[in-house]
Amino acid sequence: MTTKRRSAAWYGKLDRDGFIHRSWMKNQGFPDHAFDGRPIIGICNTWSELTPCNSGLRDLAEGVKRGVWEAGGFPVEFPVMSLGETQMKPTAMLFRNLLAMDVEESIRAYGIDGVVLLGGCDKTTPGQLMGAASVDLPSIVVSSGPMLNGKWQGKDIGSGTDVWKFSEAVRAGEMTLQDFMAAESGMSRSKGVCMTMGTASTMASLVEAMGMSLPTNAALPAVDARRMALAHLTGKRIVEMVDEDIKPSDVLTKAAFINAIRANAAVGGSTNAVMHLLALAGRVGVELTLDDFEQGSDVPLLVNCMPSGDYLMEDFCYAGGMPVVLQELAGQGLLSASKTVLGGDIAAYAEGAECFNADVIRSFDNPVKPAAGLRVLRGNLAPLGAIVKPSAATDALLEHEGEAFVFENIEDMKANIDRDDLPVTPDTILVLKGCGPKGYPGMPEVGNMPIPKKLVQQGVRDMIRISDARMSGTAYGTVILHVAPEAQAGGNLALVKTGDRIRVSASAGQLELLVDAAELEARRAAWQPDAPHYTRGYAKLYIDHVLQADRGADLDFLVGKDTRPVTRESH
Ligand SMILES: CC[C@@](C)(O)[C@@H](O)C(=O)O
Repeated sequence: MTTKRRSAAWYGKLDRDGFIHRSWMKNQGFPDHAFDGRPIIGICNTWSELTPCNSGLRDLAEGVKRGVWEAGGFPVEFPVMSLGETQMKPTAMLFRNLLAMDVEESIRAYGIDGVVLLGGCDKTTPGQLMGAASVDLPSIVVSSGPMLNGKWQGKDIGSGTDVWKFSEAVRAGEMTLQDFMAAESGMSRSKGVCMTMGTASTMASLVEAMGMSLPTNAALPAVDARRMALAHLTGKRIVEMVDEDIKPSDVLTKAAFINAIRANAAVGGSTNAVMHLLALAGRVGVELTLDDFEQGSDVPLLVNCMPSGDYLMEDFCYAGGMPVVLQELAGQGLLSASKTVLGGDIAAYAEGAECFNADVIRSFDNPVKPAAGLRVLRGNLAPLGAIVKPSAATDALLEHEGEAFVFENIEDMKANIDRDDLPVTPDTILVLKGCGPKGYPGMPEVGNMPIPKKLVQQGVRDMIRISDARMSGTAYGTVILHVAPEAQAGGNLALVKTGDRIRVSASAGQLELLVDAAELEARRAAWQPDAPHYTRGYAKLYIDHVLQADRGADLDFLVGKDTRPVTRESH
């Protein structure tokens, strides 16, 4: 038996401790040679029936196991907390850091040499990566993959994006409730994640752009047999990665993050990527700030997928997927050298890529939209920053000054948004407070609040909305998000009153509350935070320790990593 591997400190020992570790594992029928010093590969699975996006991961785990055995490793699958974005209240984001803790401590405590991360639904991908990065064992991702395109009444419909459209149509009286309900089953026709470029497919795309998965991982549909083959190949590869000692810290370099930021612009990716990339960078020790996201601002929108475009992930896959996008970026000198899980440079992911549908994946000469990357806004309303996604916004509203109409919290908004006498016009700026990391808590996807009913009925489909919340990656509109500091932390957002004027300029990166400093001071003196919504348990820990949006809302004590071996035995 070799004593070189990490797992040898569990399974390579000839004493009582080694007996205990091996013997109890043998109750599953593993033969002696499984413990002969071969790499032990953890398969960290977020499968759950309460996470519909990840319901195919049991099958994919079997694919990974085939590959691990074939390459001479020993695969062991283990569960971690699963986060079903569409099912959890108050928001899955409250639990991303808890999943990251679960992943980190599981990897550290068990005798494994490398890990395959099986995730898909929005928060599972970053939660797993954050946890794995804080232990820094060789790690690689296999994603769930998107659902097949939604189909209803002869048309393609997209996860999330068409939910927002249909629900506004119902409120406007343009769609019956019966049709609305009938669209449900047409939208979600197979296992997999949202088949729009929502957060799940965004994160899978960025994982590929950072070189943390094999090429083509992002777009292959969940039920495409080639995803099973990719899982098999990933199982083979992780065994080699252990021998080559390729760790997350080797792959997740500053250059990889910048590549991800540019790729996010090119795919029209989710605003949530900002939160997750910032938090992940904090784990690996890469200095990444909101300002770095400006490096994507001038990148055009190349992928014509909802919510910023017309097509869906199946179309993106058949058009060539992420390798084509990376090739386009490389052609413009926008793909910086960075090592991947394959050991070579990220440029290798783009080599030989062919575009099979030039309307779905555009070239730099013919983009869907120019300069589509996220814009960072700052000013007295967001000294630590806020963001807006121009590719999903209305151009005219990106430069706007208007009067605020304020909702003090989510209950206030839900109770009043449909009032016939709501004093708002299409020029009003809707402001929602109390939806940040500490305030809600967990920073839910409510920033794309509905357009007031009386305006929807007049045909209005977009207005400026400002909050400390996030929004779904499938959502669209001129929605200013992630205002930091949040209202509950005493940011100036807490001091905005209905009737105040606000200036927004995406081109100048500006978000100003046009109220003079003395008046703001007087309001601050009279301001009190709300009583916290939770006073015990994990939610209290979260509220007490969560960082603001500009730091990715990680918990303060989880930033960084601890790669020391665990030396003490359990018995
Ligand atoms: C409803 C849409 C979701 C669940 O995908 C969303 O979380 C997203 O950001 O994409």
